[in-house]
Amino acid sequence: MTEQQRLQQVRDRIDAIDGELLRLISERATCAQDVARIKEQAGDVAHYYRPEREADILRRIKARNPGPLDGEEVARLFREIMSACLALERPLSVGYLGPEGTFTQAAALKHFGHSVRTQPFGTIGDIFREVEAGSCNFGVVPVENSTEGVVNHTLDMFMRSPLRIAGEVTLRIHHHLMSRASGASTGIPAGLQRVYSHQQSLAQCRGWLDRHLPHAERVPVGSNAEAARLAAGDSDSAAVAGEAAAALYDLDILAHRIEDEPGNTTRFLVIGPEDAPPSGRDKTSLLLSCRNEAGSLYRLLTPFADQGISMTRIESRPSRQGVWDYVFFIDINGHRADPSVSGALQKLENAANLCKVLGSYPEAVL
Ligand SMILES: O=C(O)C(=O)C[C@]1(C(=O)O)C=C[C@@H](O)C=C1
Repeated sequence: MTEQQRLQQVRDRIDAIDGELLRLISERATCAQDVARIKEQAGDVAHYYRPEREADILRRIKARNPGPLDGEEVARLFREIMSACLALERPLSVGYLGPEGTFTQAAALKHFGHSVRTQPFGTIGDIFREVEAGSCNFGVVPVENSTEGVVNHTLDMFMRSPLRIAGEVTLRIHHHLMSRASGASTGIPAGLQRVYSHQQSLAQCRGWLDRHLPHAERVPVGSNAEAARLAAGDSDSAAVAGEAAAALYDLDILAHRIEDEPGNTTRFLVIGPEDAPPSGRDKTSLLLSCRNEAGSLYRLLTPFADQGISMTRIESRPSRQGVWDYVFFIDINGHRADPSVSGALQKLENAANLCKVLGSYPEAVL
């Protein structure tokens, strides 16, 4: 057999497999329509989106993956299939910190897949308000970065918002230096006067900028996408932003992955009217406050230690209600419906001034 004939043989096989995949995906989509009808008949129209079920499916796919494709890769494919199936049941709208091309949009699409409708908003406060008003089903907001720490505005919003946390997304953040497309070969032009970016991104690339662009002015703006938009209008300027922003504003990437920390990761939260039922591997976020007296934080944390619950994060913020009053944002492993977690929460009621469960939700799968 010639090389050409062998190639044709494998391609015929691929065509047959694609036909089979198409039939199976269509059959799956028909099942999703059946699920939607059952939910409608049960009057359960608020629950087309089931985060715990999605997490369970994606975990199973990763665990069963025979290769050669990587587990993350296969899960991403199934993420998109489920996203399309859900859109058949009911298209979801998801608010994010805009404009288009931000890392928050990338996080929203990573979590929900590309069949949701993403809606940009100007501030974190606007996202909370729009989801509270019901004009978006869910919102995605940044909460912490591995290099720069916590996003205080998001934590502060939880103090007064009735919204719950329904999920988390982690995103590896790669920053690139970009400027107006010149068509010329890459390299950093000597005459660059300004670098626009979000405050946090400038901080995450501080070392690189000190070394390579010590004389360029660093101009903090509202978002990385806004930085890219500004750089697109001015050939003396560059932006530090992600790949999506470069594509959106037709910018050339002059230097790739300029973040100082190679493991730079941002964690985002999915906010909505409800949290999620148990998925088997969950986290719970709490807002706690205690009296300002000796041993009160110790007493606050004792119920978790007693129940053998591990804490994955603790942040303190001024409560804004008294000069020395602080609130604590705490993440623990487990779901509020787990006996150990609900036992700890009951004990906390006595120890804490305030104990608000912000939500239980599946640990990020992708
Ligand atoms: O199982 C459900 O409740 C469905 O709606 C089906 C399905 C899926 O495609 O598997 C779709 C959307 C939900 O978020 C979870 C799962």
